[in-house]
Amino acid sequence: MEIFGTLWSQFGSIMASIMFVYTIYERFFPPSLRIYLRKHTQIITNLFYPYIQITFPEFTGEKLHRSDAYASIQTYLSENSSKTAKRLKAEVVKDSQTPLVLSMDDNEEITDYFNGVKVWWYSHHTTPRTQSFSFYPASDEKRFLTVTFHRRHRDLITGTYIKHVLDEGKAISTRNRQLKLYTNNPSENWYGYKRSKWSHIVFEHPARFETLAMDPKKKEEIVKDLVKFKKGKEYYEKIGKAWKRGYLLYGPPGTGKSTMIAAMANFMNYDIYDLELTAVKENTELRKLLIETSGKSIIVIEDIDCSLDLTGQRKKKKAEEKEDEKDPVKKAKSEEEKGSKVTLSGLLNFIDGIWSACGGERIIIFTTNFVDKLDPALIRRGRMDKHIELSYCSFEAFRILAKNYLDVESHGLFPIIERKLGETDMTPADVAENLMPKSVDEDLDTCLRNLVESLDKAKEEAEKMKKKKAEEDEEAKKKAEEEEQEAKLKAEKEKEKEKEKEKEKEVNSNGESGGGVKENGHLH
Ligand SMILES: Nc1ncnc2c1ncn2[C@@H]1O[C@H](COP(=O)(O)OP(=O)(O)OP(=O)(O)O)[C@@H](O)[C@H]1O
Ligand SMILES: [Mg+2]
Repeated sequence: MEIFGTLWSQFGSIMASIMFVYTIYERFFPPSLRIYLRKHTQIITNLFYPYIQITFPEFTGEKLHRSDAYASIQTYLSENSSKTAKRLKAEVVKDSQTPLVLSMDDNEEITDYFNGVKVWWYSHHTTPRTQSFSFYPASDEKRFLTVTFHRRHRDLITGTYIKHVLDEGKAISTRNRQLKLYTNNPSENWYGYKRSKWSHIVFEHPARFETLAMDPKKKEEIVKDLVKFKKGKEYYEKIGKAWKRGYLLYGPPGTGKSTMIAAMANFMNYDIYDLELTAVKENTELRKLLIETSGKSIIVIEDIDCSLDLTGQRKKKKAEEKEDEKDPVKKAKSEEEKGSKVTLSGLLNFIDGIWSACGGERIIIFTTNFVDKLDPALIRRGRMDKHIELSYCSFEAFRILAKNYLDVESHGLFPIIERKLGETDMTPADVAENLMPKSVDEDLDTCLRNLVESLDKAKEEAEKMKKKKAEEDEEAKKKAEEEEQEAKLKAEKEKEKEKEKEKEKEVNSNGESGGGVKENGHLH
């Protein structure tokens, strides 16, 4: 006990001396002298300090872009740190293969070994000096990961180890990757505590290319195109093109456009950024959103024809605007539309401007029900590299749906269904709905018969509609002819009237001149 007491009092006096020296140093040495001293003591320390440090910041380029290297190292360390670090940060990830993800906490150090060489990783952050007190983390807090190693291993660490860490980190995140579905936040929420341009949820959609009902040849072509894109890093570099590809998916509602996007994301193992253009106020916001998307992602703009003033839809006539004023829902909608000033050129820049090349490995998809309404500039090849039409259900597509829904590859009713599908337009969504058993009693035969009935009904409906349309057209034609006839008669009558007026004028003027003579005659 006595020894402890002595040690404690010695420790106390050492600390007091350090404090004393420090106070003298701070108070009596001018800043310029302090900088000079620090510089020279650092040189001396460096002479004897045999370690090298490399620091990786979380954000690069003035906080524009989250560093991929930082993310990869963090993933790599997360795998190792849970075994060695004493303080860990835990994140519960729902429905993941590893629901509890552990990573090293701030100001924590862990060691790692590579080819028998020891390195130390340290995670730290800097907080800006602010006067104000806040419960929330400062928005410009900067995080770093630093690796320290002996200078004799410099070549090994900088040449091989760092690359190993980055590759391994990438591989781990690909293995554990949970696809995410992002949507853009309104710009009012971009700053402050919840500063984030995108919100996300875990993307879990069961759609796969195998279950997608469409022409098998077309499907194979799309899959090949995607594979070529995925493996195309060197190719794109060689031809000097940004590593991205645009797809335009078009077709009637319920033909599988959104389903195909989900299948693509699952196939490519890419995140989806579902961009809601009406929530984007202007072109600069669009650019900021683009910068915050990561590589290996699909950026989707659904129903592009309704999202923007690209088809002239936004240019509402005055009368229409007045009409909107009365309806509060319409009024709010039109106010919202007025709020967004994203232009066609802004969108074109978004797709293939200089900024779009940052990051790489991105797919951009537009969907529309009305391809003819779109501005040709927007969908020209090179911008939307591949135009994919999703159409009404063919027999081949039906076979896939039958396999998915009923696990059947052939049946006596198939030839009838084939014939009827050839005669009637029915979307895969409607076919699928018919194939789904409505109750536990419905067996395969009933489901297929339901479809046959629906096809018959759809055909009847289509014929009725056709007849109705023909009648309407006929009526419209008749009306137009009658109107034309009426207009002609009116024009002729007007002409007659004009002629009569002319005549009257002539008679009057003749009468007037005759009267003058008479008058003159009478006068003379
Ligand atoms: N080609 C298809 N293959 C498999 N299922 C399909 C297909 N097309 C539609 N479906 C089914 O119909 C539903 C609706 O399809 P989806 O949402 O993909 O249509 P869409 O073309 O995006 O329609 P919209 O133009 O209205 O957005 C899906 O949930 C899916 O079950
Ligand atoms: Mg859709």
